[in-house]
Amino acid sequence: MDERSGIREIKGIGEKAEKTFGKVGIRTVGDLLRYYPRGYEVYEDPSAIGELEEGHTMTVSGAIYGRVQVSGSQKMQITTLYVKDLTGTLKVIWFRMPFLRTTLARGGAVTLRGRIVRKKDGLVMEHPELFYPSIKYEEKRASLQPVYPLTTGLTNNAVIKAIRQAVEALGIGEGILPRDIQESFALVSYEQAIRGIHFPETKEEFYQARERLVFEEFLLFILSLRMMKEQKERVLNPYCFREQEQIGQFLERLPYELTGAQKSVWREIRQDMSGTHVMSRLVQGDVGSGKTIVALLAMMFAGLNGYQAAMMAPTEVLARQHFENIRNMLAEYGIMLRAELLTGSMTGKEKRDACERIASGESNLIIGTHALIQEKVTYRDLALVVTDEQHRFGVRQRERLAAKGVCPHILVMSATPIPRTLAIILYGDLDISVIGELPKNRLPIKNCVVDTGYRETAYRFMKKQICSGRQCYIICPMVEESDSLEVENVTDYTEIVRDALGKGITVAYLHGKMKQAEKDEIMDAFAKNEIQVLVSTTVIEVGIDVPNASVIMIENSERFGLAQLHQLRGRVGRGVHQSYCIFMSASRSEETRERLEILNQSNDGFFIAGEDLRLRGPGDLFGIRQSGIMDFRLGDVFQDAKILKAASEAAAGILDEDPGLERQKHACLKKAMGQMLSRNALETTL
Ligand SMILES: Nc1ncnc2c1ncn2[C@@H]1O[C@H](COP(=O)(O)OP(=O)(O)OP(=O)(O)O)[C@@H](O)[C@H]1O
Repeated sequence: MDERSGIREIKGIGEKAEKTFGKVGIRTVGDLLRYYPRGYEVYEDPSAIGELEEGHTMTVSGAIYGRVQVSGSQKMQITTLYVKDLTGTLKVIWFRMPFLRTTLARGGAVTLRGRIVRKKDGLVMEHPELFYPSIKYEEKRASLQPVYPLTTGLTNNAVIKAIRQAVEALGIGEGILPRDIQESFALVSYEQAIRGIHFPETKEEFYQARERLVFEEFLLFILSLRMMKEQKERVLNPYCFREQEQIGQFLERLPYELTGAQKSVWREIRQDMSGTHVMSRLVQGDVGSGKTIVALLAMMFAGLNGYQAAMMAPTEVLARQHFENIRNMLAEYGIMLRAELLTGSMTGKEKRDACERIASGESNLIIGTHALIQEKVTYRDLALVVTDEQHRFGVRQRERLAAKGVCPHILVMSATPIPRTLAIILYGDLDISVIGELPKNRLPIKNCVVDTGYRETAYRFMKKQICSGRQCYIICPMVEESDSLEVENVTDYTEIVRDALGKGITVAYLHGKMKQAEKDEIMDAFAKNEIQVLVSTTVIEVGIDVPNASVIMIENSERFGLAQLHQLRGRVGRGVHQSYCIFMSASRSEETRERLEILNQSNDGFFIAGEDLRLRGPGDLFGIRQSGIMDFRLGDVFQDAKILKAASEAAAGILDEDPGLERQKHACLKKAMGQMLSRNALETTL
C-alpha cells in the first residue's frame, strides 16, 4: 500500500465506507493522510461534581451510585445513571443506549465527558462519552483529540480509525521536501508531521507538524507561481494598442480629477497594454480608493482599440452595479462601445442573446460573474480580463478565464490590504500597483463602538441623517448558524427598524436567500434613494457603491473579523458627505473591546490588517483558519507570514541552484508541482 492506493486497501473500509469517504473527496490513502483535522479537543482533567457549570462540556470521575435505569418510549429510550464523588451527585442521561444497563455495575469507577445542561431537577450531563472503567480515560487525558470535518454517515471515530490504520500500515515516505531544505529550515520529517497533525501528543508536536506541512504547501505554491510567471513572461504582446484621444476627453469631462495614485496606476496599465509583453498586474487599493474607474479606463482602452474586455465580479449584485455604471458612462460621454451583462441568473434566452453579441464582437465590454467562465461563452477578440476582488477567485479560475482569449492582458483588482512584502510573494505571478491615497473630497469616517443600549439613540441619529437627505445601512444581528432563521431574523429586525424610524422613511432588507431579481430591484431602488435604510446580512460586504449613504450600523460587530468590518465600513464615506460607522457589540469582553478599538481609532486598511495579525498571534491552535485569500488547506497567509517568508527564501534557493528542478533530490518536488499544475490545466480546459 502506498499513498496512491485506493482507500479500500485499508483494513475495515468496505464499499459503503469508500462511498462515504468519497463524499468528502477522499479516494486514495494520500487523500486520507492529507485530510487534516479542523481542530482538536482537549480531554481536560476531571472536575468536581460540585463545581460543574451549565453550558460547558466537562469531565467528571466518580462512582456509579444506585442502579442504572431505563425509561421512556420504545423509540426513545432514556438511560439514567447517578454518579457520585466527594462533592456531590450528578444525574447522567443517554438516549437510545439501553444496553448500558447491563454494562455498568453499581459502585464501579466511571469517567464521563459531556455537556452540562440545566433541567427541572438541576444540572444534568447529557449523552456523554463514557470511560469505563475510569482508567481508560487516562490514555486520552491531556492529549489532543482530532476533530475532522464530517458529512452525513461519516463519524469522527471512523476517520480517526481509518487514518490510524493507514499510518500504521504504510511506511510513510520522506515527503516532497529535499532533505537539505528540511534540515536548513529545521523542519520535522514528513512522517513526524503526518503523525503530529493527526495525533499530536503535545501542543508542541502539533505546532511542529503544522509548520512543516504549511511550509510544504507554501513552497509548492510559490514554485508553481514562479514557473507560471516565467512561462508568461515569454508571451509577447499580440495586441496592438494605440493612445486613444477619446480617453483623454473622457477624463477631462469626468466630474472629478483622478488622484495622483490613480493617474500613475493608469499610466502603468497603459504602458503594459501597449508594451512588448502581455500584462499581468494587480491593483491594490483600500476600500473606496477608486479602483473601479481605473479598471474601467483599461476596459475602454481595449474597446476603443477594437478589442473586447471582460470583467468578472464576485457577486451578481456587484456585476450589475459595474454594468450599469459602465453603460451609463458610455452613454453620457458618447463613447461608441457596447456593454454587455452576463450572469448565471439571466434566462436561457437572455444568455444566448448576450453570448451571440459577444461571439460576433457586437458587444465589447463584458461584465459578469462566474458565468463568464462557466457558460459556453466564446469571445471574438478578448484582449483584457479584469477580475474584481481577486481573493474571491482562485488562481485557477483566473487562468480559466484567461484561457478563453488567446492570451489576454490580465488586471486584478484587490481591496485586501496585505503588506507589499507579502503581496509580492503571494501574487508572485503578477506585477503590483498600489492606489495608496483616497480621493481628496473625502472626510474621514467618524466611528463609535457602543453596546446595544445605544440602539434607540442610533435610530434617532439615522433619522436625522435621513432628514438631511442621506441614507443608511444596518447590518443585521446574527442568528446562530441557521439558514431558515436568517431570513426570519432579517425580516423581523426590519419591522423593528420600521417602527423605530416611523412613517415617511422607506426601509427594505436584503439577504442571501432572496432571488437575484429581487436583490437587483432593492439595490437599484437604494441607489436611487427610493429606499433610505437598507437592512442587510453581510451580502453587501464587497464593492457596493452608493456615495449618498452616510451611516452604517453593524450589529454584533464582535462576531466579525477586523478585515471584514473594515470592508463593511467601507460602504460609507464614499462621497463628499461626512460619514459615520456605529459598531454595536453585545459583548463586554476585554478582547472584543480591544479589537473594536482598533477600528475606532483607524480607517486605514493596512494598519488594521497588521493589528489583526498581531492580535491573532502565531499558532492559533483551535482554529486552523482559512484567510479566504488563497486556497490553502492548512496555511494562513497572515498568521503564517513567517513560514511564508521562509518558504519564499527556500523557493528562491532551489531555483537558483537548479532552475529546471532536474536534480534527483528535487524529483519529488517536481512531480508534486506537475500534479498541481496539471490539476490547474485540467480545470482550465473544463
Ligand atoms: N479621484 C476621485 N475623486 C473623487 N471621487 C472618486 C475618485 N475616484 C473614484 N471616485 C468615486 O469614489 C467612489 C468609490 O470608488 P470605487 O467604487 O472605485 O472604490 P473601490 O476602490 O472599488 O472600493 P471598494 O474596494 O470598496 O469597492 C465612487 O463613487 C467613485 O465614483
